[in-house]
Amino acid sequence: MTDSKITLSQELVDAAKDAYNKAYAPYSHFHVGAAALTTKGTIVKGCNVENASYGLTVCAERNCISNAVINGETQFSLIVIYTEQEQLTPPCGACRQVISEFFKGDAPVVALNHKNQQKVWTVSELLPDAFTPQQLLDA
Ligand SMILES: O=c1ccn([C@H]2C[C@H](O)[C@@H](CO)O2)c(=O)[nH]1
Repeated sequence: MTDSKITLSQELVDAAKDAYNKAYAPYSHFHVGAAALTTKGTIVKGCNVENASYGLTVCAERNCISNAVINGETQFSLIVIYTEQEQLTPPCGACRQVISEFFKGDAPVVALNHKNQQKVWTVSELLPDAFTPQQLLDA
């Protein structure tokens, strides 16, 4: 984690907040919105979607990425994870793995809250020595 903050465009912050407001979280009541910037400069978003069978819940970050992939976007330069919690929300382990698939190791992952507080990590800080498509090349 670095102490330096990232200047986020209003459009990106608004997308993350909009996603947050769409979260389907009737079980945990923990709403999460994610917005990612593609390397082409477009913005994609996703919210967490829970399920009565709890284990099928999908996090905001993975829904954001899947939403982009279906629209032909697979390269990203930054992701914002927005919550309205005092404690900033880092991505869970599963999301770190999925983020590693599509983001470069030095891409910033920004946790943001309603007080405009931020925590910033790089993808490789969150998941060092990630299993990547590179490993499959020797198969
Ligand atoms: O980084 C995270 C962590 C948790 N959640 C969701 C999953 C679940 O719906 C709720 C509580 O874990 O928050 C996310 O969307 N992203």
